Amino acid sequence: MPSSSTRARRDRLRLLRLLREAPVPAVAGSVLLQVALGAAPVAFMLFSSAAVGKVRAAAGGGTSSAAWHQLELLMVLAAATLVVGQVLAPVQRLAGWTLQYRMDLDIYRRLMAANYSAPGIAVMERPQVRAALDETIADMRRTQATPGGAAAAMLTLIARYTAFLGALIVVAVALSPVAALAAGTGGMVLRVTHRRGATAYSTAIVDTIQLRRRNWFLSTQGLSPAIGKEARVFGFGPWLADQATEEGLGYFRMLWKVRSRIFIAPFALAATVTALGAAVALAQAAWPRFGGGLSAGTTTLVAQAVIAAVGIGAAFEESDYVISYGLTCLRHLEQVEAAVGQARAATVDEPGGAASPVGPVRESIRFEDVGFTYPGAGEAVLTGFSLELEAGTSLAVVGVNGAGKTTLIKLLCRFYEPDSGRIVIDGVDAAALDASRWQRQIAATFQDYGKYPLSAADNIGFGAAELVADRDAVERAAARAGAADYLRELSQGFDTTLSRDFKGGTDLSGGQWQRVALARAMLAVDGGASVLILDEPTASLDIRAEADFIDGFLELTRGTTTIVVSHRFATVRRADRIVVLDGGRIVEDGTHDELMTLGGRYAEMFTVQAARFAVPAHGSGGDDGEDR
Ligand SMILES: Nc1ncnc2c1ncn2[C@@H]1O[C@H](COP(=O)(O)OP(=O)(O)OP(=O)(O)O)[C@@H](O)[C@H]1O
Repeated sequence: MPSSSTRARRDRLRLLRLLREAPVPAVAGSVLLQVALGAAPVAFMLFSSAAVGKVRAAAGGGTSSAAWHQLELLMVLAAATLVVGQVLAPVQRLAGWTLQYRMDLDIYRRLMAANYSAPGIAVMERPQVRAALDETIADMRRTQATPGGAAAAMLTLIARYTAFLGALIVVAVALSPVAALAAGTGGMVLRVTHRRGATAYSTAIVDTIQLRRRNWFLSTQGLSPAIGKEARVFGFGPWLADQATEEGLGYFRMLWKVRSRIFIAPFALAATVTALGAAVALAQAAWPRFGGGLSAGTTTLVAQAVIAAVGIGAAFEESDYVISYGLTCLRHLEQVEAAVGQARAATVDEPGGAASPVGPVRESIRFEDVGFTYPGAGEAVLTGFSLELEAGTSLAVVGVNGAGKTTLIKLLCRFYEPDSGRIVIDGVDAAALDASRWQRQIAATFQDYGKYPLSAADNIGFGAAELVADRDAVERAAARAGAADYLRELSQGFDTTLSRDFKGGTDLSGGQWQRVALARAMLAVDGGASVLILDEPTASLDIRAEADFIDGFLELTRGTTTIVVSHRFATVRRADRIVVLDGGRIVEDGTHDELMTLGGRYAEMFTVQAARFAVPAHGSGGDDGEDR
């Protein structure tokens, strides 16, 4: 196991590697600025103490003496170094911000790549990976805690160490190397203590993530509009406020303990060593016995230099915590990347790997004896599940809540891999297909489909990346999903942002959003997807609208391999084939007519639901009703 100093060095090197993503002129400019910023106080020290050394001669020689002119020049130079420092500081802040921004853009790219390149979602659902991902996202939002910010902050140390080295050289030359060693050691002991404290604190709070999340929810998320509505009608607002205070105090006490352990004793000890170092150096300057007896100018110079040298032990607001938090964020990101990398390595779908080519489904999709249990769950959702779907036909999967319908879809999409058995696409084991290419063959609308705070056109265009900019294709897909009319009537038509969080934006009703999601899937089919999946796509539509929609939809997509999932038995009767799922098993299988003749579960549920919601057996009429 590497020592903590080796680890710290490696951590810093990892941060510096991020600088490769930043433009070279910005990095070079920033380094030069830092050196200049560090050299400015040393120059001030030299000029101002030289000026002090000239005061007596200048006073004696009068205003026209050479000493007087030298004094004037030295004072101008000292003032100039101060001005240069003042001017450089904001320029450096701009350069640092530029670097941070560029590096963080790359961090975001890595974060998205890690998130989307996992072949399935099982890896992202592991609690540790989920927590690491959430922490990375939270840190990236706090601009003070990003890896890019940390790497930029590393550069600010150049100024600090330039000033430190300059001061040490001054002490060594003007007084003695021993004095320089004493002042330098004293300063560095405190510096190392600061760095360790910052690292220890940022590491310690990583373990408090659950507490922090709860605190964050109680104190801020409780202010969200959705919770605000419930807090009013149920009257739990005051409870939430009291709880936030009480738990906030508990969290504060816990942090106080951590902080006092890290910051009190070690800092008292380090500060004592620093004070001793400074005392030894200054004693040499003051007492002739130790080599002192210096002129006024040199004494001023040495005193300033010793103070500047031990000043390396101060807390640097611009770097210490920024570096520690940025490193923590980077570690979290690397955890996610490692987990995703392992998940990828466990599949055969690496580019150039042994994956079989993927094309449109032409023959069939077959579940062969599939068994599946969610990671960490005790009970299997599917055991020995078999089903064959002929290409170009439509299948409705119906069943009560929790029957396993969505799980089937997730397995088909390869979000998870079966524990036993296999899924065969046109005779090829799906596990041998490139997962991402296979996923592009699927146009799916899930229950929790995306509502993007972007334009209506983009919301639909996302169905097929290559058709995003093709407005005709987008509008055609919208028309087929029954969304075109109301989208055209929005203030900026298809360009309207579908979110009230943005100026000129608007929100849609639940049913309108569903049609947008369906249009997205329709566009995916236009873009080449050959399997269309609708997983409870119409839950926000009333039951008659749902039945009409699915009828129309199956008509429109005739010839496309389609799977419709629903717990409403009365809405899928037009599918070529209906399977009833219960407890992860197919309990009935046939056409609507066959299942009605069978007089089993389907017939019973269909009759109950159709009667309750007055859904006509075929076609139109009937009242709208609520679900179940
Ligand atoms: N990510 C998960 N981790 C653990 N268990 C899960 C997960 N997702 C679903 N389950 C469980 O698997 C079982 C089947 O769930 P599934 O979502 O497939 O049912 P469903 O038939 O689609 O239900 P619904 O009609 O309510 O959508 C349920 O018992 C559910 O609790």
